Amino acid sequence: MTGTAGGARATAGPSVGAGEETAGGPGETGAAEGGLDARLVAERGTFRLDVALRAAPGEVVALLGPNGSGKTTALRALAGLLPLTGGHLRLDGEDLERRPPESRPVGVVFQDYLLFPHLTAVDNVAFGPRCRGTAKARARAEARAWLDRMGLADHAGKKPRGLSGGQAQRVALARALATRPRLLLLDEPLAALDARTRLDVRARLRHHLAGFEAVAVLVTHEPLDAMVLADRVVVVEDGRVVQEGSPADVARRPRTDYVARLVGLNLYRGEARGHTVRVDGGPVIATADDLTGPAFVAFPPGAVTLHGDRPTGSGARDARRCAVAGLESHGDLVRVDLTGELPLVSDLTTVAAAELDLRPGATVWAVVDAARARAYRA
Ligand SMILES: Nc1ncnc2c1ncn2[C@@H]1O[C@H](COP(=O)(O)OP(=O)(O)OP(=O)(O)O)[C@@H](O)[C@H]1O
Repeated sequence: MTGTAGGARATAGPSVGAGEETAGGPGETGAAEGGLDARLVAERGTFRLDVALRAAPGEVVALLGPNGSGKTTALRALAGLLPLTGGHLRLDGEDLERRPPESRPVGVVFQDYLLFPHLTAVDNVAFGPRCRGTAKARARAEARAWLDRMGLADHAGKKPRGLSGGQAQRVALARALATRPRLLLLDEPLAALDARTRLDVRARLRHHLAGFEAVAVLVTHEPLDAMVLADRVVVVEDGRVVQEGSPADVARRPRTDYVARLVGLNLYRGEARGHTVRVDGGPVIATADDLTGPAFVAFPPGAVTLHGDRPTGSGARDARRCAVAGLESHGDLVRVDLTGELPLVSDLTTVAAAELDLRPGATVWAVVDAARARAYRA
């Protein structure tokens, strides 16, 4: 889907989390004490979540996973809306479980924002500080300042029904930040928006998160959101962490089929020997890397070329006979699912797909470009 990696997050940008009282905790040097240190064990019916999560102040962590993998359960446990049945939940060295959920320094932006429909934007944002005892005039002044920072000064007097999806999302973010949380939780922050609005809101959200000095955890099943918004991606499947790392690392070196499919890579596990990996089950793939021992090998669908007849010459040795299992358009390309000794996914131009007369069941010869096949330790 994407190999785009967010990479290192810029530290510049407005300091939206801090005022006279610093919202961010002790900073990077205090990472051992500061930030989030959690092991979330929780049950929901027969489902069991067991996820360890650590984040330094200023870090944005994305929980990425398929439907039903436990992301929302983890978020609810972090927010105190679901009790832990095991593990621990510490923030800046404090055991959060000792506090009732409503007095925890945690701000939540819910998927559908949950703005109060009868209150104006400014009163929605002032709500948190008011609940914590700030006088009305001061709470409203603070709320206006937050809306200002979000570029919403002109919309302060509007009620939610008069706001666009992107504006409502920023009001919800301002409302969460106005309580000066030390942990900010965002549940599928872009899910309620249409595709065009998403692009713009994603960029703005990235900017606001870059200026936030405490820990932010966002939940998404959309890899692009995770890649763009987060410093670190934690992939959850079936209630467990299956992989974590920088967006670039997860995209380049997937460790499960789910992650490989998300980032659009062919992925196999096997035994490396020099510039080859013998895949569990038999076939050998030539790779760019010199490695020995248990390994993954991954390459993009664009590294697989297809031929109607068995190629001759240099490619002949590595050509594999496959059957077309399915075809789908993928932007300007056609993605071809292939079965055979080595199941493969290949991307071809529409013209090449037409010339090969690809249909389900057709036989083709596939060649993997060894220079683009990367091997790494399993
Ligand atoms: N109220 C509930 N009672 C019992 N089981 C539940 C409840 N809510 C969720 N579950 C189960 O818990 C598991 C995890 O659900 P959760 O909503 O955390 O997943 P998710 O990763 O957030 O999925 P999605 O992307 O679809 O929101 C699922 O198998 C679901 O069936």
